[in-house]
Amino acid sequence: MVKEALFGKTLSELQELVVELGFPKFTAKQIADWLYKKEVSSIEEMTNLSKKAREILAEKYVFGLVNSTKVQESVDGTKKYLFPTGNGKFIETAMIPDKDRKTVCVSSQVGCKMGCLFCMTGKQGFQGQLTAGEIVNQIRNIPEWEEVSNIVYMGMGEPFDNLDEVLKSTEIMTADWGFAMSPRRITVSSIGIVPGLVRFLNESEAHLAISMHTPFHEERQKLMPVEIAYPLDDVLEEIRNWDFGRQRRVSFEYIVFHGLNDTPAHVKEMARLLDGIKCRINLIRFHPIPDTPLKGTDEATLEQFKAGLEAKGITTTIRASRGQDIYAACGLLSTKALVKE
Ligand SMILES: C[S@@+](CC[C@H](N)C(=O)[O-])C[C@H]1O[C@@H](n2cnc3c(N)ncnc32)[C@H](O)[C@@H]1O
Ligand code: SF4
Repeated sequence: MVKEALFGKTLSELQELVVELGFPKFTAKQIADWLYKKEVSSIEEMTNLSKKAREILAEKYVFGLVNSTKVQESVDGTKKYLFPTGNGKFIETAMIPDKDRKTVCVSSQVGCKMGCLFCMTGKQGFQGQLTAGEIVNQIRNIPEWEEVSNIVYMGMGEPFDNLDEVLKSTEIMTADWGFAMSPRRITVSSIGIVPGLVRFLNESEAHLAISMHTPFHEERQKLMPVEIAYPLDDVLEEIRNWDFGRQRRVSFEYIVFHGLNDTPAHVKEMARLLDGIKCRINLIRFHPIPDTPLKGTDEATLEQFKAGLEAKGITTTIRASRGQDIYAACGLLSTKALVKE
């Protein structure tokens, strides 16, 4: 019998579990403490539980941390970790150090169904969902874990296509009984699956990043098939109607492709679409992938594009490309390449 992991369970799931096992209710909180607040990795080490209770627990469950099987380090200090998953596949996680910050870029799925033309994970296709435990493990089980300052869901997969587990993972990171991190240190990036977006806005307090890449419907359909089912207009309507308050941020990711989406017409249309939405735009340099005619824009056009958006009053940044030499940059994560290697 394959034993179930405790790591990745929320407090309410642990409360159900202890009732089933006939333990006192307060045991759930004790187990949560061992899972999320202490540096232990086995049920045996949960020493404020009776020996008998630990034995009963260990009959059906394991602690559930999973070690990475490979690490690569970039010349710029970015690291890429490879973790095996429960369904016999692998996922990748990037750790990006920057001055006093350490940002972890987590995967939310193995591969991805969404088929965006420019993305390596998209090319790999969908290979399975991750559990909340497998998502949180990517933070808790790297050597830098205690110094992690920010978490971005920008690794493999589309978070809103695995929303139950993603929401559980953010609950574990932010709850008092969990890592007790501020939700303002977490950003979930999505291409904008509208029903998932609505649920995410209601059920999480984390920042939102939407991958836009072009403001034009026909052009976006060609780059991102999701535009057919969930057009950007509908995504923006939901965002416009949501009160983000002062603390919660929405940003838009925009890969700038040469001769495709880097013109003044794009700037103008973006300004029109984003009118009334308090947001920022992150311009991303395209990280080339095999077998694609797409090319990144040149640096001068990138700067002009940024200046054009700023002239329209939109706060715009150009994201630094990190970890490209080890394929740890945005959109380059793919275990297929790694296994081949
Ligand atoms: C890999 S996705 C994961 C999160 C989510 N599925 C999304 O698309 O927003 C994270 C970010 O990487 C970007 N990205 C994908 N492929 C890229 C590439 N080849 N070069 C640069 N950025 C890329 C995506 O557009 C997105 O903004
Ligand atoms: S960009 Fe995001 S949604 Fe599109 S294929 Fe890649 S991971 Fe999936």
